[in-house]
Amino acid sequence: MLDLRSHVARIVSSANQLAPASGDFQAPRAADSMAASWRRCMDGYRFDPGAKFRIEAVSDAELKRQCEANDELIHYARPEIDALFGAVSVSGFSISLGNVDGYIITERANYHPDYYSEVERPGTAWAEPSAGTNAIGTCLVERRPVGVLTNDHFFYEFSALSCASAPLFGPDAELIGAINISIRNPELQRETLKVVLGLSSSLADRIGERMFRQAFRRCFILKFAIGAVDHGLIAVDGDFQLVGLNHAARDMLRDRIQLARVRSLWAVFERDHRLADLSRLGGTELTLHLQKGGDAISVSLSGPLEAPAPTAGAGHRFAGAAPVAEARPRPAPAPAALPPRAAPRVLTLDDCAGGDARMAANVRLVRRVLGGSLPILLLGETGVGKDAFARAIHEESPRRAAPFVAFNCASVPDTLIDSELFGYGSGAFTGARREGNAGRLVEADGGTLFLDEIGDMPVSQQTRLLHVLESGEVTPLGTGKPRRVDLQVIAATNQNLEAQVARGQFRQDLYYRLAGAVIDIPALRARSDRRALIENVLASLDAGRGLTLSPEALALLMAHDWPGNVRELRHALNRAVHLCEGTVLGPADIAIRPAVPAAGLAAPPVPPAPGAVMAGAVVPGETGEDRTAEAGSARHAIACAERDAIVATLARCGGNVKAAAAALQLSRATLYRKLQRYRIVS
Ligand SMILES: Nc1ncnc2c1ncn2[C@@H]1O[C@H](COP(=O)(O)OP(=O)(O)OP(=O)(O)O)[C@@H](O)[C@H]1O
Repeated sequence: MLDLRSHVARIVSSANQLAPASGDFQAPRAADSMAASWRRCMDGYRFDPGAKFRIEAVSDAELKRQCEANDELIHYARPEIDALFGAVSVSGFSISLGNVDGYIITERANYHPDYYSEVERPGTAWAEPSAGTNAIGTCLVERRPVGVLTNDHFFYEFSALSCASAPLFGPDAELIGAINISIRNPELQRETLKVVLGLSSSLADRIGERMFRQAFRRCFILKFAIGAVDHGLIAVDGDFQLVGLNHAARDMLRDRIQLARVRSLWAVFERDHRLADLSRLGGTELTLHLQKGGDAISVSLSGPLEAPAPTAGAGHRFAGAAPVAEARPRPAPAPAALPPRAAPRVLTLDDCAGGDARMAANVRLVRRVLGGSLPILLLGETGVGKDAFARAIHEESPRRAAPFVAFNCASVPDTLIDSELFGYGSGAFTGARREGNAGRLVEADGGTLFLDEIGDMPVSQQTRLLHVLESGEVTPLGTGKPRRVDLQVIAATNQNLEAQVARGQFRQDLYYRLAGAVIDIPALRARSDRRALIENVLASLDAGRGLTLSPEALALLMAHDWPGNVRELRHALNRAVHLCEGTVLGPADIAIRPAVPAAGLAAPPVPPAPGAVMAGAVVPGETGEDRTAEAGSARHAIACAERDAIVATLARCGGNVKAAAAALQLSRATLYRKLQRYRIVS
């Protein structure tokens, strides 16, 4: 990496096409390819390479709008980015997606503090006229893959970064964005960047192909290699009439297309008489050698993903050719499954954020602290996705190769928390396993320990936990040997910890220790992206059936207040998906309980279950200091209704907590917690 003076001298001299003036610096060969961009920066955008520069970023609301506008691109890009990310992230690289205006709209990042640069976060503006020479912006201007190594960036501020971007072209060959693979590493070698540039180009090629195949899903697709990574794609109807060409195919065939306003594939390739009847192809793929100007070109031909429509191209038509002839009605080929818009089983932080501004801020905060060992405290009602968020944090953290160990403080009896969490040596106590038990803290060493329902941890164990967090050491019972542990601790609760501290139920020092970064996950009813979340959850459950919601069903779901949050939503939609016979879910398919009236709920008489249900169950607000404040409020009414439902269900299930939890669609842990809170069990 050059110092500022050499950086400026190199740019100015190369841009002016002057030979380097002194031996201070070496103008690498790649400087030539950057010189045009540097000249644009100085002459066109009036930038000074020595000036201080701060990257611009759009607001969360604007970023959300841009994501929505590029919804389709993100949808097709995301699985390809995810697939490559595992391979590049081990070397510290991150992958981002820029839109056609040069804004990063999503990323899959390696947040390791040594490699990640905040300046490349989603929302930042990388168009060349905004940020000078850089991979995304320059590749969008030059419409070709561009690698920008350290000081190739116009502004010195970016000279620790190395980035490789490839342009993305849509089904109609239009420029729609750029893929960027980048790293903060001042030592990166140009040869390495070249390899990364190849990866970036082939990623862009694959995303473009996905989009092209989807746009022309009712057509036959011919695919052939152009150069090392690019592929030409041609969509034809059943009569070999051209319907679409991707960017690479247009580039290769440009002369012919312009010369003749070609309509038929056989004006591009020599006619192959073996291909008389495409209808036989069905869903299979054929490899052919088609002749073009004396060369044999290896082409793979695949059938439509969907039954061809009477008119070709699912609404698309190749703009370079005369109108396409109506396709003959043909028997439907075997349907090829489209990738369902399924939510990944493990949600990413971006998935958790969705389009909600508060969640986006939460994710940004978490990303700032990832990689260190600052404890994270997740707050939020039951079912909002605390567990899912904790797993997503682990998956994006540099600790992801190490274990993610979840420990639910409410579901483990108090007497076992000690041995389960802190472990014990062999023969530590009567009934102990002979080989001892490492305990969850040790199991999580190097990784993440997720302490769910932390508000339910008994005070004696709180003291032990605090000691571990402060000393970084755990001493399993009966061993006397302290063992060092390196952990990212994430704690979660849906209780008011501050109130518990005030009541002496939770240690204040532990609370402050755990509350390193506090993430308040909003209730579903308070999320601004409720509609998108509902649709995503439905898509994740419908197994590719393409189910949609009728406007009435959507209105019902939007109006419900979801006390059980996303979990309740999943259950409601899952049930609807199983019951629905058609493809549109109506209000009748959706069984959600009507909202609880605001006040005046009388508890129905409940037969006590043998042994399990105690008389005198209470709701928050009925005991102690907060009775006056909450009595008569909507919250109080909901709590009464919830308590009554739990008591009734437990009674119906003969006191079996597992069965009652299933019937109430609650996790067992949550039910235990509620039993304690309402003092339903002794
Ligand atoms: N953003 C989301 N998109 C889709 N599904 C989600 C999202 N957030 C959570 N879920 C799903 O909702 C369900 C409940 O989430 P989770 O168990 O993480 O909630 P929780 O807050 O930990 O609940 P509890 O407090 O009861 O333990 C899970 O099935 C989870 O996969």
